[in-house]
Amino acid sequence: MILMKDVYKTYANGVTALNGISVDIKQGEFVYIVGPSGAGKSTFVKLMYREVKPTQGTIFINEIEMSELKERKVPYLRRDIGVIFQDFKLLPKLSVYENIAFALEVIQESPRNIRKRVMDVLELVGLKNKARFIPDELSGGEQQRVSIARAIVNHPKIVIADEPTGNLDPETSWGIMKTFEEINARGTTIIMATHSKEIVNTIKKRVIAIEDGLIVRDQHRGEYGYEI
Ligand SMILES: Nc1ncnc2c1ncn2[C@@H]1O[C@H](COP(=O)(O)OP(=O)(O)OP(=O)(O)O)[C@@H](O)[C@H]1O
Repeated sequence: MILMKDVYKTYANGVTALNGISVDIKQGEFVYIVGPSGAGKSTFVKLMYREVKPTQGTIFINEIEMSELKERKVPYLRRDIGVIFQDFKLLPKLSVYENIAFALEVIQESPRNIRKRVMDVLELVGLKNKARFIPDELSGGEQQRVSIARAIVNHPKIVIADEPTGNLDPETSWGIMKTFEEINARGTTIIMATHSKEIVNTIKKRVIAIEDGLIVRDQHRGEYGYEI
């Protein structure tokens, strides 16, 4: 599913973010990525959706070797991967419904299918009654639920979330985690970079810890392992 072998990433400014990472993540796993600020967590997850390219090493996503993936085929890769950001990245002028439908319109789904799938996913995240609202009219937690809905409406095989609860209060964060567990229970792989000790130590999953661009720990049902 996600296979990396001896992956290095040095940015154009000379900063080496990853120093030889190898990892194997299977379909259906739920994995937390933890580690100090600047350790390389975001770089690690960005490699998975080809936001950044490795300087060296091989990466397979869904059996496709990334270096062999032509630029014009990247949108096909992205269809299999839903991405959720800390700052939501919703389109401010579009309604909740339109923000989610947008992801389907670009892949030319029929209007009838789009309507059904958007309403189904809004039901899952508990926002059916806010379909006509624009992002500014929603709380932070609601906006994050919209961004989750947008990420999963295509039924991606992998969901990548980079600090999805970073801007949310604890109660809302638990709600977001419940949604992730539901998506994971349907077989979707979840990769979540987080600084939340409480979440990692409560909802036990595989934990990959990154420090100075290296994987220093990889545990089944692991602990957060840092004092914050
Ligand atoms: N686009 C970029 N250009 C240059 N350097 C970068 C870029 N993105 C990240 N870096 C550097 O790479 C290193 C790893 O950054 P990364 O964002 O992957 O860390 P992180 O573990 O996600 O940190 P945080 O927990 O603070 O989000 C840092 O030293 C950072 O300054």
